Amino acid sequence: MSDEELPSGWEKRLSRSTGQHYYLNVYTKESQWDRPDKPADPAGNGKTEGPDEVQCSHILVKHSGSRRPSSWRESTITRSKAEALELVKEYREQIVSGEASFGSLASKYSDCSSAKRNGDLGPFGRGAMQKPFEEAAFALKVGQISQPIDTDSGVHIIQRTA
Ligand SMILES: O=C(CCc1ccccc1)N[C@H](Cc1nc2ccccc2[nH]1)C(=O)O
Repeated sequence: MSDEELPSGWEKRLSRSTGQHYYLNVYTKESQWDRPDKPADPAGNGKTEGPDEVQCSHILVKHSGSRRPSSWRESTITRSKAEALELVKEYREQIVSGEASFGSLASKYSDCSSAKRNGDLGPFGRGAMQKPFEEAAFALKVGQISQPIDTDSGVHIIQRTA
């Protein structure tokens, strides 16, 4: 079945930040990455737990295998994935111990343009970010900091702020 024949109640959307397509249930406004194979449930039976949106800040350390191994900090990023993980763990330790704030380390060391906003990504719903990032972000309570998360962009730690 081609995408033009999507089951009723679904719309195909394009995620601005990942460039990937996702699917929106037009009744419940819930989104999913996988192409639906049955009509959307209009009942919105509340099966999905948690908030519709979260707000997060993150620190991203890119590596040579990142989708775009370049950032405002370094035009060509050559560190290994293992080195990126070590850096992210060190930043997390400094934040959890109170030695440094999340925003100050994000502004200095994050390889994402959000570094200019102390790592703040603003509010986002499901379907906006790469799946591993989304799952980690929506599993956090407000104030919590994730363990290191791998995406195609690099290695992140995430703090949910709202
Ligand atoms: O995609 C962006 C911009 C993200 C952003 C959203 C909202 C406000 C400010 C920035 N930057 C990428 C790095 C990157 N990859 C990510 C994957 C998930 C979340 C944030 C990410 N940041 C890059 O710079 O390569």
